[in-house]
Amino acid sequence: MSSPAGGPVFADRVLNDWLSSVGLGIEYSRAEANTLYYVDEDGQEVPVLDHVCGFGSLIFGHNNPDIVAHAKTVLDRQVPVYVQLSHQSHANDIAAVLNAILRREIPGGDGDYAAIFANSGAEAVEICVKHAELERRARVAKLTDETSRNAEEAREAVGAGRATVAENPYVRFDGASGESDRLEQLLAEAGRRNAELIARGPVHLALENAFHGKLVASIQLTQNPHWRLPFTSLASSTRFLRADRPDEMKAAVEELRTSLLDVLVDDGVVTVVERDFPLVGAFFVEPVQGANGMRPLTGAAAREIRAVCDAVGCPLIVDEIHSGMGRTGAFLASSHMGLRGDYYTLAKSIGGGIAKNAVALFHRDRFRPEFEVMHSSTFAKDGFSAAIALKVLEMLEADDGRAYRIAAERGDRLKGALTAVAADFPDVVDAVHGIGLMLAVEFKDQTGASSEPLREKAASGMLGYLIAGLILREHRIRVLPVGPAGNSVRFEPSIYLTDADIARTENALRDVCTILRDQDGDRLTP
Ligand SMILES: Cc1ncc(COP(=O)(O)O)c(C/N=C/c2cc(O)cc(-c3ccccn3)n2)c1O
Repeated sequence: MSSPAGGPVFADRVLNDWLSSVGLGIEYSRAEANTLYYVDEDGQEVPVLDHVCGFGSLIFGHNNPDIVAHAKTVLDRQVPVYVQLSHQSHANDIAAVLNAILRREIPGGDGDYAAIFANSGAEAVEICVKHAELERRARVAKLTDETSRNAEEAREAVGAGRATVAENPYVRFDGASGESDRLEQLLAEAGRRNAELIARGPVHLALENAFHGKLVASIQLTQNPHWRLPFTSLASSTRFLRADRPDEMKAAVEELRTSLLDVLVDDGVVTVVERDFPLVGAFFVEPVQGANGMRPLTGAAAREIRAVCDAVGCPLIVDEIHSGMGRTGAFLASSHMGLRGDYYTLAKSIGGGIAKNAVALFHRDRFRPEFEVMHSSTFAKDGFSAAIALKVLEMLEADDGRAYRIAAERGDRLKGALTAVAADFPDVVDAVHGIGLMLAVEFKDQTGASSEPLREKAASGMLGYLIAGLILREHRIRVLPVGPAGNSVRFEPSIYLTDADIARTENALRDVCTILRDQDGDRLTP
């Protein structure tokens, strides 16, 4: 692959060659609403219906005219964009709107959330990882203060002859020269074990096939082994739990249970008490699992996850980066399944399709105010993206939430069309998943296909990409795969999706299903 000028290639050489190999190697020249455009070899502008929309970042479409006009006004007004470490009231303006929405949408929502801004979704997740660790360390400090006080009381009691040291499973008192010596041996061993436990760092919980970003801490929460495994030594580990087996969650978390040793005097006898140690730092959850094929959480899973967090005492972090901002027909997808979070993350559409923005929200009962001056970023909370975010929130909330109703209605209409195709091709399509405009079609596994090209493509995990390539090439519609096996195709357009767009989409899907039913693997080859 070389650059158009034929010169050397310094960026995306591998990526661009691979995209071309699966039929997705197109450079788009213009974008508006749900349409991308490229210029073909005859110099003609070719429209493409976009169902990817920035992986769900464009609830109001590409270059929305109202948002672009607002951006121009903001820039013409010479808004201060980068004024870090000054009063930036737009941050609280956004947080105030978000809190009003959260009070409306969170079941039993009893409070306000503090906002910390970021430049990307993954960065918002990293902020939550850091803040959760502040919370956890405070719990550890409270525990170690208590154990230190108890140790001193034991020393005093034994020293004054008011207590003796009982036999215990942690230390063999061979050769001890008296009660004080026995106590010091016990305190030394308990201190060693406790120090080892405290130094381990937290374990985080997430759901299988989770996607929470690709930065150093957030990649540990993204289960995809290809993306995560090379980097597991860089940050805390994650215990991935099955969303479809909420009944197994308690037992799985119980396996992580561990104790701090507390040496204390009980009725004149020094004994060792095991105190629950807060090893679990947080539970990260997507209300609709994007990378798992747009699978919504069930109500049972939502209730169990909340119960696990309450039992363990860790924050429940609801990651609405993909599912939030109205995409599922409500501002928060978690409102559909009654999931209440301690933290929330938002990104993607809050940037209005032209800015980069993200926000992490922390319930006031958990928020550590010192975090405001501990975490910072040059570009976060900037004046331009904040102005865009306020415009996007205004558009979402306008006319009593008309945009949410449109997202729900368009999503139902699109899901109806996809489901109709699935019903006509039960041997090819497994299911249609998702809520609102966060949908996916899951194709049956083709690794046992009679067609060798199909079998090979499916075995390589490329089936979804090759289906996307065919739909683009022959139907001028842009989709991309999703799901752990890559055999699902995502549909996450803007609310401006028309009935004609839906009809085109249904027709393209029927064409793909016919190819798969006829095992015509060669047609998928670009
Ligand atoms: C729930 C959730 N939490 C954090 C993030 C990270 O946000 P940023 O991308 O803004 O850092 C995302 C953003 N999602 C990106 C995404 C989601 C997905 O399902 C697939 C791919 C992807 C990207 C490249 C190649 C293949 N797949 N990317 C998300 O969906």
